[in-house]
Amino acid sequence: MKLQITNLSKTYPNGVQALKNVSLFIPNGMYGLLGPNGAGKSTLMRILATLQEPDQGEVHLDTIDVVKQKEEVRKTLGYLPQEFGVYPKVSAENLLDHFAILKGIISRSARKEVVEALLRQTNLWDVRKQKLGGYSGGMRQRFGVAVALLGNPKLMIVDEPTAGLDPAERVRFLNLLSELGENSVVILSTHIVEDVSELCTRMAIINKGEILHEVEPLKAMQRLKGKIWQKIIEKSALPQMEHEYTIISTKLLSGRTVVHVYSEEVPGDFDLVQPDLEDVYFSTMAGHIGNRKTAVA
Ligand SMILES: Nc1ncnc2c1ncn2[C@@H]1O[C@H](COP(=O)(O)OP(=O)(O)OP(=O)(O)O)[C@@H](O)[C@H]1O
Repeated sequence: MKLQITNLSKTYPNGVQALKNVSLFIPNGMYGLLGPNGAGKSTLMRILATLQEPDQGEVHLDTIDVVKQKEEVRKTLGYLPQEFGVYPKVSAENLLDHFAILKGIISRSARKEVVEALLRQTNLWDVRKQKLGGYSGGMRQRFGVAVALLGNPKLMIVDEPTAGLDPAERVRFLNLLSELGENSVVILSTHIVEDVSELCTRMAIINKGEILHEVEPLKAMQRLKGKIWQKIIEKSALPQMEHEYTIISTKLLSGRTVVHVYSEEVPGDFDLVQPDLEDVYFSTMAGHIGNRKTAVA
């Protein structure tokens, strides 16, 4: 299974160009699509999920033309959208059973088996009789995965799944996703760098509708070695620092500010640090690395 996206573009009627000539090759496994709010992730996900038409470009899932053969794609698609409604007064077990009928699993015994397996896989078996209205955010997301997994999808699309989850729920949810990637294409769209670094062997960084960088996280971090420098400063010193250096990111740590700078040479009184995926992301966004390399530090 593989997904080939070629020169995909989409402009909304209000003139916003959400995707600009996007091309990506996505093999089996967990693929991360990382970008800030408004980057075009959901637009791309909706096109892949056959819910929206591109203006231009092609998408192929193996031999299936995703734009033209929507019914074919839907047979093999699992989609967990950013937001989805549930019937609050229905139990997880009953609603999943209902969706299984819609997915074409007519036989009652086959359905019983599938519903039980999915509820166990998503760790909802013990709470299957509870009404969905009483589920926590994490439980709802896991229920969304159970629905998306009906019919053994070969293409699974998960759009910003961990936003709003508490840390324990997030870990549980990411563990669940990590089990899915082996025999299908799983695309995880997110603005949270850790989601990608924990799960994905390949990823793309997108901003303003353009793919800025396609990378394997481990290799990209290696390539940045020797170029990311850190200094811990008082917050009040930040404006001066911004004036003197190309800062790629700032973070607060116990009330002080941790500054990261991209530089191929020693930038002064800084400590060299081991680059992480956040450094890859911010160096790409700042134009130091990637397809749209614009700045040289
Ligand atoms: N239906 C629409 N009509 C007009 N503009 C839209 C529509 N949907 C999205 N946009 C705009 O297209 C751009 C890309 O939006 P999109 O939702 O794809 O980004 P995103 O990366 O998923 O961001 P977010 O995480 O905020 O959802 C944004 O500027 C957004 O305002």
